[in-house]
Amino acid sequence: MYSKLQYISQGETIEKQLYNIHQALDAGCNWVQMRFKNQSEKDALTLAEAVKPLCEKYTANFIVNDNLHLTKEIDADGVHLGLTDTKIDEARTLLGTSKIIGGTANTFEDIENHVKNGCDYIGLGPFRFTATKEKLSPILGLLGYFDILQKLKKNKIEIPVYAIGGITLQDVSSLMETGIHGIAVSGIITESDEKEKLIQQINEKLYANIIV
Ligand SMILES: Cc1ncc(COP(=O)(O)OP(=O)(O)O)c(N)n1
Ligand SMILES: Cc1ncsc1CCOP(=O)(O)O
Ligand SMILES: [Mg+2]
Repeated sequence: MYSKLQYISQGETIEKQLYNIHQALDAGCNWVQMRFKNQSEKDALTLAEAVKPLCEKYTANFIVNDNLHLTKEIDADGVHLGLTDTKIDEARTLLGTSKIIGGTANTFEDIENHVKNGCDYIGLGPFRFTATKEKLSPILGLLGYFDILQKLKKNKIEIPVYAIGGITLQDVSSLMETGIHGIAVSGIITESDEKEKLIQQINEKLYANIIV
């Protein structure tokens, strides 16, 4: 089963990205999505080639945002694709069944389609406004998550759903009560001065109802 916390990387340069990813791994993250927008293919490849062994060292999952061909080229653990990115079924054909494919959703219907097309997990959002991403889909809020997760249950659709968008530590418990599997975050981890403590607190809330 996938970890309940995914760190989505930030940074305008290769160096800043690597620094942020390294810090997140050091602080206890074991799932990284490399999100390096509007960069040359060369720079994206350079970063990915550095992030891959780093994630291996920390036994963390490493997935790539948007770029299916880079995912294949560097043999990453998977890819995250948005509603206007490469289609999930196309990605599955190229990557095969062993790789993780995540898909963005804003509605129940988006999730239904992703499941039909062979998606492994869903990034459902945005939860609230965030400056991390431009051109946000409609904000879901807590009620939006309740509604969509109820519909999934009623229709017996089972897939790990991650909430995303402007999530803070204080949101985690109430979001988990909606039935989501976990959360995907950027800003709170990148900007924290006490990353290890924060990640521990987030994980306590994410895993509060798990009996080991
Ligand atoms: C886990 C997760 N969920 C949603 C997204 C957003 O993907 P997308 O809509 O393609 O937007 P960009 O991140 O590509 O700007 C995500 N990246 N991760
Ligand atoms: C990539 C993405 N997709 C929807 S919101 C978002 C950004 C999440 O970042 P943050 O946790 O800083 O709001
Ligand atoms: Mg995308």
